[in-house]
Amino acid sequence: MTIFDDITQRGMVLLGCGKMGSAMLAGWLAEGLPATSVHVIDPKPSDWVTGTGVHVNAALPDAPAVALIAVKPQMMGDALPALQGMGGGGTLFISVAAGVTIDAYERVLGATSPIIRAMPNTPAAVGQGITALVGNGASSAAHLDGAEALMQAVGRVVRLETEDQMDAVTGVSGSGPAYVFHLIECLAKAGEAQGLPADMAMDLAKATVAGAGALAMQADETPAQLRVNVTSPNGTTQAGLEVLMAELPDLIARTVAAATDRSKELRDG
Ligand SMILES: NC(=O)C1=CN([C@@H]2O[C@H](COP(=O)(O)OP(=O)(O)OC[C@H]3O[C@@H](n4cnc5c(N)ncnc54)[C@H](OP(=O)(O)O)[C@@H]3O)[C@@H](O)[C@H]2O)C=CC1
Ligand SMILES: O=C(O)[C@@H]1CCC=N1
Repeated sequence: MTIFDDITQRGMVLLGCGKMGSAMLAGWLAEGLPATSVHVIDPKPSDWVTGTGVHVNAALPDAPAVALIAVKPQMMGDALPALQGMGGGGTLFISVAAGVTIDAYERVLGATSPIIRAMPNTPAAVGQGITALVGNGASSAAHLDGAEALMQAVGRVVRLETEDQMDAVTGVSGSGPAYVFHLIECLAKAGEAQGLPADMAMDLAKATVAGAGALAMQADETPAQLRVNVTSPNGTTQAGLEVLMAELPDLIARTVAAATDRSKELRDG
């Protein structure tokens, strides 16, 4: 039985359905997960969530196949007790919260419950996410396979060797879409400054980032070689890169370090 069959039969509880919960839900519904198998708990569900046909703040199944935790780390203490007592029926707990450790979940849900930490990202909404996974001692290979299948429905999945790696993953791919969106904003603004109409500059910026991303994923060449392929000797790209490469490596290193450090600070509240 696949995890989707199991969810269709026994249900999934989604604790917190804001930006990340909705991104994943959108991806799963697009993949054919029946809305009626999903039970959302959220104090202020969006119109989009209520419009999907999922159960919202209604009675929960006793033993759902999956309970997925997508509240902010700061709300975890208030939110998590809603799932206490679900562990007996073989429910797989998956949390996407930054910083909150497996140990903290075990204290509330029990160390014999299978608990998997996942760090997805919002491109999951269009099936282009990437998620890192790591499980607790009670998570079997089948639990990890189930979590992987669930997250693969909304993108790619990598498995971590140790939970410690989760902070760096959060700094790179969890937060990473925001860095890329800011790059798009900056590229568009720069195009405007060079005389392009705002709409056209934004179209060019978005298509360039999307196209470069797709090429980086599909090409046999490394991103470094793809960069060289754009750069004619003494041409326009070289002139631009001379400015960018003087600043960007250090800036990105500091950006990822700050996000990783913040993930470490969020540990256990
Ligand atoms: N956004 C992202 O790109 C990513 C986020 N994450 C993680 O996902 C989690 C959620 O983040 P994000 O979706 O951005 O945050 P949001 O604030 O958008 O979503 C959290 C949702 O949980 C709701 N909530 C608050 N208290 C409770 C409660 N007691 N019970 C149930 N629901 C509650 C919030 O309602 P209200 O707004 O009314 O408080 C909100 O709708 C975080 O832990 C974050 O670290 C992980 C990867 C990427
Ligand atoms: O900003 C945050 O804390 C969350 C975790 C990764 C992306 N968003």
